[in-house]
Amino acid sequence: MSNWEVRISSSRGVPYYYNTETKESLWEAPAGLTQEQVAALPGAKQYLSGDRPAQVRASHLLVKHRGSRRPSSWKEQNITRSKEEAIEILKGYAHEIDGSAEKFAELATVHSDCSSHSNGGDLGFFRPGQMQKPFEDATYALKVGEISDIISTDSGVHLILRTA
Ligand SMILES: O=C(CCc1ccccc1)N[C@H](Cc1nc2ccccc2[nH]1)C(=O)O
Repeated sequence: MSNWEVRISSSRGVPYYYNTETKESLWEAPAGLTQEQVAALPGAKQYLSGDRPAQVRASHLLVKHRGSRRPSSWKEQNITRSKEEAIEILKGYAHEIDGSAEKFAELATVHSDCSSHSNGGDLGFFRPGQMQKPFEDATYALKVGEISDIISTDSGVHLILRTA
C-alpha cells in the first residue's frame, strides 16, 4: 500500500499525514484512501483515536539525576545525584505537598529542575504526542486536581499535578 503514515505536528499539536517516499505532508487524509485504509496507517491508532480529550494542562516538579538526558538545570550546572537519590528526594516533596495544589506550586518553584519552575511548574496545555509518552500517559490517567505517583522519563523523575 501507499507509504503514508500519521504523525503529530508538535507546533500545532494536531495529526498530519506524511508520505515517507515522496516526503509530502498533508493536513487531511490523502484522497483515494478508504476510512479503513486510513485507520490502518502507521500512527493512526496513536494519533487519530479520539478517546483522549484533545488537550490537558499540568504542572510538574522534576528532579533530575545523572542519567537524565540533560543533567543540568537552572539550579545546578552539573547534576550528579543517582536516580535512587532523586526518587528519595521527590518522595520527601510528595510527603510535604500532601495533595495540596498550593504546596505543589510552592515546592515546584523552589525545587523543580525544569524551567517551568518559574511558573509554579505549570507547563500549559498540551495534546497527545507533545510530551514524552510516560508523562502524557500519567497526566491523562489523573483526574483534574490529582497528583501523580513518581513517574520517570528521560528527563528525570517527576510529580505531576493535572490542572485541566
Ligand atoms: O522540556 C523542558 C521545558 C518544558 C516546558 C514546557 C512548557 C513550558 C515550560 C517548560 N524542560 C526540560 C525538562 C523537562 N522534561 C520534561 C518532560 C515532560 C514534561 C516536562 C518536562 N520538562 C529541561 O529543562 O531539561
